[in-house]
Amino acid sequence: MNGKHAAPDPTGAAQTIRADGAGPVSAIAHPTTAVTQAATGTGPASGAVGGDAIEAVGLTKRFGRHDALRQVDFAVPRGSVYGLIGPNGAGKTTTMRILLDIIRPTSGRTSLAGTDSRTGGPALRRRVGYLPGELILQGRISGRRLLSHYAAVSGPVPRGRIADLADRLRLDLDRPVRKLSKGNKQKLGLIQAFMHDPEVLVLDEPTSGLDPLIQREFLAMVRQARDEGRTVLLSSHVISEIQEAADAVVILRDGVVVEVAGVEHLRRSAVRRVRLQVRDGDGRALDDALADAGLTSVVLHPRDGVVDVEAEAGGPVQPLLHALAGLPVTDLVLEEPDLQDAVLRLYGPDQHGPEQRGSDHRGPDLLDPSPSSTVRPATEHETTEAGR
Ligand SMILES: Nc1ncnc2c1ncn2[C@@H]1O[C@H](COP(=O)(O)OP(=O)(O)OP(=O)(O)O)[C@@H](O)[C@H]1O
Repeated sequence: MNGKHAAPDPTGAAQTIRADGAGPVSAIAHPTTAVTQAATGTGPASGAVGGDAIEAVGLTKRFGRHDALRQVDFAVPRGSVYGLIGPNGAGKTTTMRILLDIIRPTSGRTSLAGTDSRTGGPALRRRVGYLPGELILQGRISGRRLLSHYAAVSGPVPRGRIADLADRLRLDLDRPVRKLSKGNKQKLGLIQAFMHDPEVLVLDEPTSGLDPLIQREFLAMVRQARDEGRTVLLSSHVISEIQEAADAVVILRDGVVVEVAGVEHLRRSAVRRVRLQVRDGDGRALDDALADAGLTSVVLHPRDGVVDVEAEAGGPVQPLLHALAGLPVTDLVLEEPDLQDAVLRLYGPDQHGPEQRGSDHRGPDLLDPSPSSTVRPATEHETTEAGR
């Protein structure tokens, strides 16, 4: 993601995983559950007890004169999966690198597994699995040797665990890492993040480069981690996988949190596309019903004694059905609301006054998206952006 922005590394932790034999292999720790439990007195299952496993409080990060993050606040409850999403340059990688104490914030603080990122040191990193956004894997050694080197440095990994993960992800561990394709390097990165069964997983664009079958397997691994009480924060540009894997999302834009919301909640807040066919007759009754239904972006296509209507509807379906009840409807299609629609509205041009930035992380009130009535019956073939 942002490996190009080589930031100073006050902790000695490397963002990239190197296997070229020169310099540190990686400062990313690879502990076992046993080590985790020894260090904390609790295992991941203790996540069920509650509390927040990941926390960012008043996080601001300035690179020169550029504010990459401004007063970012969010918390991820133990045992849940959160997506960290937003347009390019929104600050996702920066947030994750601060969480891992790879870079330090200008102000604010973060914690992982209840421990301050800045003071947790190696003991904390052993409890965390981290996949950097940009992996650099070079060198002649095989994936197997690289992973066992990590395991030797960071502590034992459960016997058979690496082989199991490699099987799941269909990775040939005997190939030299420099010969691996981008997707296969990504698999190696995922194995190192998961192999020690960490309490907290911070994954920067984990499915980047993976084929669809392996993406599915990865999503299953995430669900399994959650079922075991672990906590996952993952960034992605693929909204469908966020919809599938995450309980909630933190949406960043231009370094500001514009929304923190449950995925299902956000999805239901999105507009649905509506298509209906009505027998041609009383035009005024149709206009009135469409207005009552609160439809937006209405386009009418009269033809052969019927009118095809395309529109968008927000909010609950009951008022819509009620409004349409008196019409001679011959066909009705109500599409599922799509998370992507809800999210893209938040990615788009500014919907906040500047005064709200940095302080209001609720963003626009999508949770009650009662559409302003912009019903405008259009002439045949006319398209309208009203209500978008
Ligand atoms: N080390 C750095 N030095 C200077 N600017 C940086 C550095 N790292 C990040 N930035 C800037 O901070 C902003 C946020 O970058 P970041 O990589 O966190 O975004 P992102 O949301 O991960 O983007 P993408 O989706 O494109 O990967 C960008 O404007 C980026 O150019």
